[in-house]
Amino acid sequence: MENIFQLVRNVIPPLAGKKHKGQDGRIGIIGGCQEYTGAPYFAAITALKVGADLSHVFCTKDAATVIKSYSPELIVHPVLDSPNAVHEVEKWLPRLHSIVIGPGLGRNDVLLENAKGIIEKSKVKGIPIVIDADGLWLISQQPSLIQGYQRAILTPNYMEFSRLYEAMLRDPVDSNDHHGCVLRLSQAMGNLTVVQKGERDLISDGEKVLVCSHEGSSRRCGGQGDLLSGSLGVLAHWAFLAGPEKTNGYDCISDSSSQMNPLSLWQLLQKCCQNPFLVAAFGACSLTRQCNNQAFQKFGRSMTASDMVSEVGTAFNKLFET
Ligand SMILES: NC(=O)C1=CN([C@@H]2O[C@H](COP(=O)(O)OP(=O)(O)OC[C@H]3O[C@@H](n4cnc5c(N)ncnc54)[C@H](OP(=O)(O)O)[C@@H]3O)[C@@H](O)[C@H]2O)[C@@H](O)CC1
Ligand SMILES: Nc1ncnc2c1ncn2[C@@H]1O[C@H](COP(=O)(O)OP(=O)(O)OP(=O)(O)O)[C@@H](O)[C@H]1O
Ligand SMILES: [Mg+2]
Repeated sequence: MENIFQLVRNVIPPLAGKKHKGQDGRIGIIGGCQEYTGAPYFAAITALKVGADLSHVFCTKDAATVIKSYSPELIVHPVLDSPNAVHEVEKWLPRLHSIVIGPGLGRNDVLLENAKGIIEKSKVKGIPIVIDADGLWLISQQPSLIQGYQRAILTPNYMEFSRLYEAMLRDPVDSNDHHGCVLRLSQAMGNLTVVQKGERDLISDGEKVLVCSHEGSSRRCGGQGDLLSGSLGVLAHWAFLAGPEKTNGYDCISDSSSQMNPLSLWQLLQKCCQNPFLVAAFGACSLTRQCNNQAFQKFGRSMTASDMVSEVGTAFNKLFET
């Protein structure tokens, strides 16, 4: 596990005086509706606290003021239920490094249709897409929407995994073979990265399975998955930059890691994981579990997702900057 932590550390861009605002990540969260305003907030604020420079939330009109009132740091666009929602989000896509689709999206048909349009536009632009929560509901209805798009990462919880698995494999999940199930689901989706959250998180690209069993706690309040998808939005972008075709990434990484040149980092990523998204997912899972662990030590049973958000900075430092 320590080797994978090292890989996560290596894709984190250095803090440097010459950088401009936005360079370390502009992340978009697609979600937030009348019922759910907490989920997109948790994802978006976590993205910022992990180290993104700007975090945008694209939500419905009635959710926007509520989400803005939680935090002045978020940029909130009340467009998701507008008649030209896809176009309104598309205008921003060239400025976004990754998007997270689904936290608090809800299951309203119009919103799901708009989410579908946003996924299609993002695919054309090659943007990394994390799909969580109701975004996964959409995918289990229409898997072809994301099947084979290797810049997508799915982050299902127990129920979301079962729904996706049954939709794709036409079989119930085999509770004696979690490894096999996550491998098969990833393969059926065209080898995109699948993060099966649970007591142990299983992360697969259809070839390998990484296990994250970093210590969390037994407190299971809502919103923890939203921290995970928000942090993964940033880490997926950073890991993607470490890819060989990204000169910018090479520059970033050669700055950050004096012992390891960019080529050897890429070779290490290939050798150990092949897919840098596996490294990103491992980073997001271990960070979420560390936040849970720290917050639980302070608050015990009263711990909530907001308490975990307050731990992101120290958890990140402990795991990745020591
Ligand atoms: N503050 C906010 O705004 C938050 C908003 N959120 C938003 O809510 C939306 C819906 O998301 P979701 O995760 O609640 O929906 P879904 O996948 O249908 O699961 C629901 C049911 O699955 C079951 N279940 C779950 N785990 C299980 C297990 N291990 N083993 C067995 N069963 C298990 C369990 O069923 P039950 O125990 O009730 O029978 C549970 O009730 C989505 O937009 C999301 O982002 C959340 O992010 C939280 C914070
Ligand atoms: N039994 C468990 N023990 C330890 N950690 C767990 C357990 N179940 C889930 N987790 C961790 O909690 C985080 C969120 O997973 P969870 O299954 O709660 O997501 P979720 O249902 O999508 O959450 P949300 O309420 O945000 O929608 C993950 O980092 C996962 O590793
Ligand atoms: Mg969830």
